Parts: sequence; C-alpha cells; structure tokens
Amino acid sequence: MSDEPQPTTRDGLEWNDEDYEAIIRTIVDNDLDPLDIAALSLDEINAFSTKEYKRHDKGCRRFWESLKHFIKIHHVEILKDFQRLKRGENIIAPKRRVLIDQLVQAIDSCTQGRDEIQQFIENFEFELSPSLQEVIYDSLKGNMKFKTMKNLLISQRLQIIQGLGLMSEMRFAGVKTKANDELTPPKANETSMNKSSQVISSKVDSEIIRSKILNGSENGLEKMPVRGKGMGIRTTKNFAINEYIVEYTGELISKAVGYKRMSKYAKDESFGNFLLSFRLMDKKWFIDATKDDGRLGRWVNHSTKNSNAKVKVMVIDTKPRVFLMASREISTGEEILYDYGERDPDTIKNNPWLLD
Ligand SMILES: C[S@@+](CC[C@H](N)C(=O)[O-])C[C@H]1O[C@@H](n2cnc3c(N)ncnc32)[C@H](O)[C@@H]1O
Repeated sequence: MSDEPQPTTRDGLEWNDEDYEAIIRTIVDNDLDPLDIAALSLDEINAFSTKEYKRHDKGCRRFWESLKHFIKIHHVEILKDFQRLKRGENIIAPKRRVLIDQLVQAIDSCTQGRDEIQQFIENFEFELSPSLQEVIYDSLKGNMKFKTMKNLLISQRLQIIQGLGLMSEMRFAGVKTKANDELTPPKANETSMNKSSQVISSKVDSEIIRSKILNGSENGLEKMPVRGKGMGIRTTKNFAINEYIVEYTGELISKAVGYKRMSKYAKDESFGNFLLSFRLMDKKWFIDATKDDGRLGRWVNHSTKNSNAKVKVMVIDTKPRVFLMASREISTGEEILYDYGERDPDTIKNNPWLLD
C-alpha cells in the first residue's frame, strides 16, 4: 500500500500544494534538517494545546486548534515528503493554503488573547534555525493571500511553524512566601505573557545571540554593589533595544528537583535566591544558579516598574538557554533590571522589594 498522503481535505483543512512543495524542496535543496520544523512530539503538542486554548477566547481557541493541526501534519508528512525527495520521488502534496488562512483568521478574530498570541510568536523567534526562517519567509512573501500572516511574520519574526511550547513563564522561585519560610510552588507568570512584543530586526539577530551564548559573552557589563540589594549588574556601554545582554547560567534541573531545592534553600538564607523557573514544551524547568560560576547573569536584580531587560529562551543543541535581552535602549552606567514575575500577594508582602 502506498504511503503517499492523499490530496484530500484533512480535518476540514485544505493545503496549498505549491507552497508546501516550495518549502519542502527548499529544505531538501539546502540540505536542511526537516526535524527543525517537525521536532515536537504529537503528545507534547496535544498536551500543550489542549491545556492552553481553554484559557483563551473563541478566536484564540481556533488559533491553537489550527496550529495544532498544522504541526501535526508537518510531523507526519514533511518527514515522509523529505524522504521521498531524497529518493528522487515526487511529492504528492496535500492542499495547505486553507489551514494557513484559518490561522490568519483565527489571529484576526482574537480579542482578549491576542497579546498572548503575539507573545507566543515572539517567544519562538529563536526557535527556528535562521536558514529555515528564510525558507518559510520566502515561501510566504510571494503570496498575497498570506498578507496578514506575512505582516505578522515580518513584524514578529515568524515562528508559527515549529511553534508550540516556548511560553516562557519566568520567575524566581525561591522567594519566601510565608512567615514560616515555606515556599509555594511558582505560579504562571501572567506578566511575562503580556509583555509587549518587540520587532526583531533581522534573522541575523538570532545568529548573533546564538553565538554570544556559545561564546559566553558578557560584554559591556560589570558587577557592583547596589544599596539595599546586595550586588547588581550595570552597563559599561550602551545597549540597543533587543540586544543580547547576558545568559542566566546555572544548573538546568527538572521541576521535581527544583521544588526540592526550593524547600532546602528556604531553610537556610545563605543559599540566597538564585532559582529561576521557566516553561518549555509545557514542562516546568529550573535553572539553579546558587553556585557562583563566575558568570554575571545571577547577579541581575529585579524591578517591576523600571525594568530594562526581558527574559528569553533559545534552545541550542536541544538544551534551553535562558538569557536577558534589552527591552529598551539602555545607557552606559544603568543597572540592568528585569521583572522576576512574582505576583503572589503573600510573597510580595514578605518581600516588599518585589514592588520596586
Ligand atoms: C538573583 S539574586 C540577585 C543578586 C543579589 N542582589 C545578590 O547580591 O545576591 C536575587 C536577590 O537579590 C535581591 N534583590 C533583587 N532585586 C532587588 C530589589 N529590587 N531590591 C532589593 N533586593 C533585590 C533579593 O534579595 C533577591 O532575593
């Protein structure tokens, strides 16, 4: 029996053969890894989207639904088509345009959840390899029917395809929540979901960031004492908006291990508060920077009102790397500050500096 996909409607969603083929052919011609766009397991996608879209309005539910289908089909068929082309066979592509149109309409009809979708897309700006970004962008830009999507991709730097999962819910986890020093598990960070999207100027940016992370770049920063806060980090050069600042390095640990350490550290103030939690693929992770590795990320202090940096994640060689990026222009001599994302009233009551 042939394993060719049937050129029929699937789940009521049709595809445009030519665009799909263009993408697949470029993947093959450029010797790209199709796993770049099909790296997620269906279980992960299902778990994530089922949970997430419940929280959104109708339009946003459609967005998540459509995105789920989109990636689902990529999983099964892109890999098959890739293999077919490698064998010199033709692709019999299913029709794909309608699905993309549905995505666009879903985005357009979103109301309350629109910011979250924008944030979602922004969070993926580093997830696709630059070469693949170009492939997808080139495939989309020639087709006026994709105008809305195109504009969105240009302004937000695409990331619709590999998508689901990198909802970066960052916060420091070890903040004491009660007088008896118990800790509550971190909650979702609503603020980070609502941060305004910033245009990333070009695909080159993600390459630069990747290389800065790999090189351990800490240019333009110095550690200094800050009154009432212990140590902090300030700039020795100007930073442009969206410029990479520093990686938050430490030990990457699972949620379970993270909670154990949180309890342990809460009992002894000498451990400080260097546990940062984030979400990736619907799983919570922690970076434990308790041990001073000489890097500067762990020394950056918090501000809700005057932050000039935001937390981002880039997956490099399957490992999530958390880093700070300038959320506005930063002048020489300014302290780097970002919002730790803690919103629990009890925690804030016991740590009033969180209102800064
Ligand atoms: C990741 S550490 C940052 C480095 C820290 N300042 C130090 O010297 O160890 C987080 C801790 O810094 C302190 N901190 C961060 N932001 C602060 C602020 N805005 N005001 C006062 N203390 C702050 C709190 O004690 C917090 O638990």
